[in-house]
Amino acid sequence: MSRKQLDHDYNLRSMSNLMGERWKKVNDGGERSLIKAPSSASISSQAASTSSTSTGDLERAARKQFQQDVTPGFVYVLAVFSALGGFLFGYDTGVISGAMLLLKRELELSALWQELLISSTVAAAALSALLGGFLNGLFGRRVCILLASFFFTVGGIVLSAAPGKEVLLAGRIIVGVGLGIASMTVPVYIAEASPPHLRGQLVTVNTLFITGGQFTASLIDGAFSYLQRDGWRYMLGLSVLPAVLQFMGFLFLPESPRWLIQRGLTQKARRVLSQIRGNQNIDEEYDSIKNSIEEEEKDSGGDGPVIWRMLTYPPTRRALLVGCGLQMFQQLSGINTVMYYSATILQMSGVRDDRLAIWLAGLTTLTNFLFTLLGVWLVERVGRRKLTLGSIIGTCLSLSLLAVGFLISAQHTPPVTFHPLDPAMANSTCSKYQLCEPCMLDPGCGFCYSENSSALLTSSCVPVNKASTEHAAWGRCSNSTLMRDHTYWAYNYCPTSYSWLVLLGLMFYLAAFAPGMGPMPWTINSEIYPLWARSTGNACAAGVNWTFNILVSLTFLHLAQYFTYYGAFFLYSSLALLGFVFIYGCLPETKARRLEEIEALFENQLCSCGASDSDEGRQVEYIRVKGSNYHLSDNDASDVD
Ligand SMILES: O[C@H]1[C@H](O)[C@@H](O)[C@H](O)[C@@H](O)[C@H]1O
Repeated sequence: MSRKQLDHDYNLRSMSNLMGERWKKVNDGGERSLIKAPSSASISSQAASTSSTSTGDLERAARKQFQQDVTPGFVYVLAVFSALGGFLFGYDTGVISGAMLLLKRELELSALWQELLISSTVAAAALSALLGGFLNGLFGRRVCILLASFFFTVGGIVLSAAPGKEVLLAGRIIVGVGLGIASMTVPVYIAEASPPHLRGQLVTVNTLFITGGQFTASLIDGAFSYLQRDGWRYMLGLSVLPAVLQFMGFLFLPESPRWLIQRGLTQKARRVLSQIRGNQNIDEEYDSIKNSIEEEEKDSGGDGPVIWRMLTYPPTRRALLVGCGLQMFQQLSGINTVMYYSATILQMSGVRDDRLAIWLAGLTTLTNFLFTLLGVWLVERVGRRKLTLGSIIGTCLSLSLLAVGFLISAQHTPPVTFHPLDPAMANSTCSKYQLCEPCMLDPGCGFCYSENSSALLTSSCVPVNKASTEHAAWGRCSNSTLMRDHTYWAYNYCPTSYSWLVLLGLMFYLAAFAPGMGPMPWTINSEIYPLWARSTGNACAAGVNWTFNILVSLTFLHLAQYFTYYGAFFLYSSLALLGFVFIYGCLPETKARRLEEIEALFENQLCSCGASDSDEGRQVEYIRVKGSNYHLSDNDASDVD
């Protein structure tokens, strides 16, 4: 017998040794399941009495073998092709800011049209995410992903060929429809195909791709900003490439086995399970899915639309509340405002060149991406709950730091020293401001100043050019030639020497938000609902995400106008604190549990989840024995002997 086979076929003696060790806490992501939690005293005494080097080695070898067996490369291929949906999500939402700089000049877009082109995609995504729940249940995950990549492709082509703003709007809406469907389907599909010990990591890869898409978009924006004519066509049209790749891939990738079993397509489901589990025995997983579907049908009770059944059945009602709450707090933490205004924040720090600001804004998206990568690494190590809690507390603190930075900058805001006469003699409100801060908070005005080394010379508050916010309506800041000789136009910001504080806040914010609050709402939503409620639950949660996304972005400027920048960021910080309380009280740990087991976590009163804090001490080892999986638990040792 070869060494490999020897490793593979564990004998019963080593099995019982392993069982002796099964309460010991292991951190390497071995598969765990639900067993009643033992007391901490019993954990330590059992662990101490049974641990030995040889069993430890065996256990490690067993786990290594097990993990090799359960994760054939195919699952990774499947996850990467699905996550292209995440890439397109990030790319299409990120690319528009750079494209808009060129578009507004070339097509002479009014502020209303700019707003329409940006928000129409998010609004369409909110609606189609809700519709996606219905489509998912009816046609399956695979068809929905195909449909989403089809919309992305058509949308990309329409955008790149658009003759005018009306067609552009149609293209942005088509892309939005794809976005909504992809955003709710992809995490579900990956979660349903992954083995439990890798599920969190693979679903989180989807958010990694979102942030990767945002980063790529900023690079493409930077590169094509040099192409003043038609540069936007390339920016918007390049998304067709990953969309076509995903479409082609999904012509060959399988449907989710869980959806197939639910639909009664059992033979097909078995085939897919064998395909994605490699040489592992699939009987146990198949039976567990099938049994849980039968159980669910009994439990969820009654007929009627799924959403009604979800709301009237306490465990799914609680799960829905947690899922939607997480998505709401993700957006209320202001991620998209921070990302969108990162260029402005950089300008505050003294970056005057527009192009340099665009490239440096790319650094923000890169930081977001890198810290999401940290999240992928952490999710199976520290678990969802701790990661989300740590992340939101950091987010809350960094938002306060940002607010303090804005507050100190506002307290040291430069005065208006020069009041030029309006050549049109029109009565502008801008002339009444005595300081830069109120002037820049008024969307109709900007701050025009000259600088000598670091001292401000003449500074004035003048109306902004209605066609382009890059210049003043009149005077020395009204065109680029006049603005030579150290004259600058600051729209939306004031020159300050405290900008480093704001920059520090921005970096700290991304480092805290990206590993947890960025990906976890998506990951957790993909696993907290029973199968019958999964697509509807994810549809609602994704709908909430998009709705709050649009709400936060549309209200930011008004918030800033009424409460100032620091007021707005203090508000976000308080909302993040509220989010912490919500997550602390209501989010149970779902790490490494089978999807079929998670429903039980929501059987208790909502907001008592924090009490049992995570799955520590509750664990079952899955060990491969002669080609089969045995599920060891306190009372099923007889199965092994
Ligand atoms: O999870 C994602 C991610 O964190 C993105 O950076 C953000 O733009 C999205 O709105 C969010 O849903």
